[in-house]
Amino acid sequence: MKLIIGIGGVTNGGKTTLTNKLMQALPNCCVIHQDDFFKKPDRIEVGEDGFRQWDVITSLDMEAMVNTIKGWQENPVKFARSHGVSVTPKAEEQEPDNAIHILIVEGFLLHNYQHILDVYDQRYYIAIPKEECKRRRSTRTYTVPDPPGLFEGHVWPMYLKHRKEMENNCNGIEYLDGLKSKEEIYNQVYESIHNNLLNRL
Ligand SMILES: Nc1ncnc2c1ncn2[C@@H]1O[C@H](COP(=O)(O)OP(=O)(O)O)[C@@H](O)[C@H]1O
Ligand SMILES: O=C(O)c1ccc[n+]([C@@H]2O[C@H](COP(=O)([O-])O)[C@@H](O)[C@H]2O)c1
Repeated sequence: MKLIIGIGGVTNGGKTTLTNKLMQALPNCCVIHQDDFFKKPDRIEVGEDGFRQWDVITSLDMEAMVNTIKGWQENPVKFARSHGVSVTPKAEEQEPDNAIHILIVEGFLLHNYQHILDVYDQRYYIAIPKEECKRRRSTRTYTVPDPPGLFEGHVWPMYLKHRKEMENNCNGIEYLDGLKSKEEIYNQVYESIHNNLLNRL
């Protein structure tokens, strides 16, 4: 059985933290990070506001991300091996449909890409308020560091726009309060994945 879990959410909401904890607990679990598909800085458009437009779907090579998901769907054991993920001996021996294989896809614009909304068996979205988001982001350094004013001028307005779009276009999302402790969020999601797996077995 193959299960694909989509963890979307605001920048610095806690997607990676949650994903890492789930990966340690779930069997045969691979991950795809949307951040790994950012285009090179010289291919990111500069807006009228003077900022490089990082926080839009066109800044990402979504075709490559979809192909990576397809690679996992075609052969999760091979995908796991080539990504350094250990697979249980039982899953190695059996056909992929007779063992549990899980893929977590995480990213800030996951539920805004219409072409693959159906690919996810379960969808989550983590949100935190603006001030906490700004505080957490100020402690973080990306491969391309934020220029002054990017958060107020680009990141947060784009978040509000995309969130509205997502709420209008995407159903079946379980919303997570990113202000809860890391442990509480993890427990909530682990339990919900566990229940989903039980229902499918
Ligand atoms: N539930 C939480 N409570 C407090 N801080 C958190 C929580 N989850 C994550 N963080 C912190 O917030 C920052 C961003 O977390 P991260 O998981 O990298 O976010 P994202 O992947 O959504 O950008 C990190 O410093 C992380 O330790
Ligand atoms: O990872 C990169 O190369 C990168 C380069 C420039 C910007 N980013 C920022 O990465 C943010 C999304 O990632 P995350 O982990 O904060 O959800 C988004 O808000 C972008 O502004 C990321």
